[in-house]
Amino acid sequence: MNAIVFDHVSKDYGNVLAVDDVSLSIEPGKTVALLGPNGAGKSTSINMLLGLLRPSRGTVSVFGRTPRQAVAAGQMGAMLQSGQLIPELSVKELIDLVRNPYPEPLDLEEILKLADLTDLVKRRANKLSGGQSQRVRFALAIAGAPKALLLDEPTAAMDVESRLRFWESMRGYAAGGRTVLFATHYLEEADEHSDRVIVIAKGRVVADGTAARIKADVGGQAVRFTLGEQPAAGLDLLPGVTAVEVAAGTATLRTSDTDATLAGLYRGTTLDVRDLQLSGADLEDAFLALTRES
Ligand SMILES: Nc1ncnc2c1ncn2[C@@H]1O[C@H](COP(=O)(O)OP(=O)(O)OP(=O)(O)O)[C@@H](O)[C@H]1O
Repeated sequence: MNAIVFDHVSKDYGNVLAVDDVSLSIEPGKTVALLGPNGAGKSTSINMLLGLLRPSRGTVSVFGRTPRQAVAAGQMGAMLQSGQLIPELSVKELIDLVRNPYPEPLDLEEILKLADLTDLVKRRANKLSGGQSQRVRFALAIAGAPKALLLDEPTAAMDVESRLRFWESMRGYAAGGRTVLFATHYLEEADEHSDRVIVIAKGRVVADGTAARIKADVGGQAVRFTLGEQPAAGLDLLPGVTAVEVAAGTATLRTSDTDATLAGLYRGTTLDVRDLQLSGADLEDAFLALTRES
């Protein structure tokens, strides 16, 4: 059985279509990045998965149940963008408060170890740094030993060191065969920390696969040269070319077949091609191409 299923799910807020007919399924044990620019529909999707929002159309299920049933059964934990810690409580008190109602919570020691909080058990929440607070929020999300963990931009506002520690914690938790879905607009995070990347833009899935696959499919290679005042018309018709951008007198051709594109450029046009550069597209290129096209 799949851990998470979206079946033709849409969500509108008045006349804003935040999620537009999304269908996808996620197998248990996978770590999946939900990657998209601001306003893509990531938080809305996560909130529907938690049963905090109802889809306008379609159905969301978690381990074959409704999200609310899955949450009630302790199968899901979440770290959302908002949510204050109770300032007067210590780290241990906070974790106990969340952990105790669960029938089979994680051991306190294990939570502290996974969230890298062992040295901070007695520290009050109002004395924690931003990165430490995020680690406590992570500890609270895993306290009930959920089979699926949802993280909405978990490393927002963390410095580089905190991010590294955070992702180590996440991997530690995922290693137990758990399913993790995290929303991010950091491409490197999606690339480095997930088995699968689902790119969404304007509420629709625009790519779905491993980061390597997405780079290969969308990015291809880029051929760049100085075009100057010469006309760009027809560049998009060259063999292999998937997209053309012209900015400040420089033409960038995205291509799935560099050899064919170069042959076409030199033999099939009369352009004076200068400063030619070839580059492999990176995930950033792929992401920009995908989200722009949508
Ligand atoms: N309560 C709401 N009322 C009206 N529109 C909303 C509401 N919540 C979200 N939206 C809109 O729905 C769209 C999707 O928003 P959502 O927060 O899901 O995106 P996101 O991908 O999580 O963005 P970000 O990366 O900025 O957090 C946006 O256009 C947003 O303005």
